[in-house]
Amino acid sequence: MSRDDDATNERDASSGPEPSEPDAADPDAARAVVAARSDGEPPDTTEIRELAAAAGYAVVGEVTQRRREDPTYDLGRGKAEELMRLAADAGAEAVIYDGGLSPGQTFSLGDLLPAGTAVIDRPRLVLELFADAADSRAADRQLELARLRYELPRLREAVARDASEDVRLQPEGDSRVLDVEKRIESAERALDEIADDRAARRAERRAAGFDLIALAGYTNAGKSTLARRLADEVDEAGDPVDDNGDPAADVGPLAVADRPFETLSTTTRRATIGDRRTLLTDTVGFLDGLPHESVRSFRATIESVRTADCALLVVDASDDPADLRRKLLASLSAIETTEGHVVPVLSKADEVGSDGLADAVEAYEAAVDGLDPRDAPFVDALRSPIPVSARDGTGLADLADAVADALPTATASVSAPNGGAAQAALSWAYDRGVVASVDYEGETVAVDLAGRPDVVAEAERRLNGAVPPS
Ligand SMILES: Nc1nc2c(ncn2[C@@H]2O[C@H](COP(=O)(O)OP(=O)(O)OP(=O)(O)O)[C@@H](O)[C@H]2O)c(=O)[nH]1
Ligand SMILES: [Mg+2]
Repeated sequence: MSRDDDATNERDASSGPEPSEPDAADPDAARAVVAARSDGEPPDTTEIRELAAAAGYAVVGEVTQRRREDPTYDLGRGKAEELMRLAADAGAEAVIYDGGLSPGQTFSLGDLLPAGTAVIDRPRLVLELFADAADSRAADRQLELARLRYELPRLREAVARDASEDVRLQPEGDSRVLDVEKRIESAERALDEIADDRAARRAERRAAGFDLIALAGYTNAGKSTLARRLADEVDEAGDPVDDNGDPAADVGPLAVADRPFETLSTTTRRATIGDRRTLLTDTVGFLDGLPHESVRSFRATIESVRTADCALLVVDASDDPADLRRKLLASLSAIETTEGHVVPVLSKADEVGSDGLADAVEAYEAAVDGLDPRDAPFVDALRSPIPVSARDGTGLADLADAVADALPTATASVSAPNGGAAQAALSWAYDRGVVASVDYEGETVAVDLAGRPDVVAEAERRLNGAVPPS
């Protein structure tokens, strides 16, 4: 009665007892078998295979199952044994599990598999993917924190297992746990300081008249391609500034590729949108099935989206409705909340044609209709996505209009006695991009101001304070 297939409503979606051809051509790539289980629809392994390939694995087989979760292996026992045989036959170095495994499940599967076969669940695969690429100080710290948080419960599990076999190992295990806890605290402190620096820099950038815009969305949605399009063309991919808003000469062009996690850290470019000077931040894509605390560890991304004056939520129009919905929900649950406006964007419009686009809009609206406002407080802002193609430029003017409308704006008209003081105030306002028009009428200068409310208010104060020339 322990056969998985016997349980009601539980059956194999498909399985691959025969090793399939590797996905990747690289003969040196580590061989991996993919395993996936799902409660409802048959598991779709497309995404986990793409992630595995991006992390450098050659997928040589897969085992999938439709079944409720088994506490020991996640898969049912029979299926887990099939996985063991497949991994052995295929000479797999790793089993890549499409989902999050508990520490206990990870160890139980590891015990079942041939010695030396690594058990890599989805969150760990993503951490591996990021590990090679963490470059900036903040990204390093974020990654370290994410890895430590991932490791801690597994270390606790290992210590508990060792201690149950040999109680003498316990003190050493406890001190390893303590060490990881301390490193987590110190990484958190360091990240808090970096976040404080970023918050201070954001305030400075805003005071300098810049609106802050962030691109957000699922991985591979087309964010970087859109960022390239929107960025000021100082060079090929805009004029890069680092996370703190400083010039970042060492940042290359925005990378674009048809694979997950091409962008692995946030980068910011200057972009003129309508008549607004903005700083546009391209972010790391979100991914379904990452535990929340690990996603939150990629703080710079979440933070730039939440604190932006306007966040562009990029949704791939070329995805089928189920994927579109799944990825939208994953993105929203990572973002949780925003301080500024959200402008939804349906990307890759050129790829789907007009019928396909209508279908994508329908699928998108249906997904938004199904949202619980408690889960996405900005649900109303998600209506009416703007279709764009960063490839052929379609929709970019509409997008610019929508962004300009969404940005906080104040206007004011001021007359000041013309002279050195008024010119100094005017030049201050020009530097911050809030001068809409200037008229010289005899001895006075009449200025229309428009732009960021705080900057407009300060420009108004300076012009009003301009004393007449003596
Ligand atoms: N046809 C078409 N393809 C696009 C468009 N925009 C992006 N793509 C393609 O989609 C793939 C992903 O694009 P990216 O810009 O790298 O996507 P991303 O969201 O930055 O991805 P990550 O950085 O991996 O999260 C690339 O192959 C792009 O060429 C578009 O407007 N039309
Ligand atoms: Mg990108």
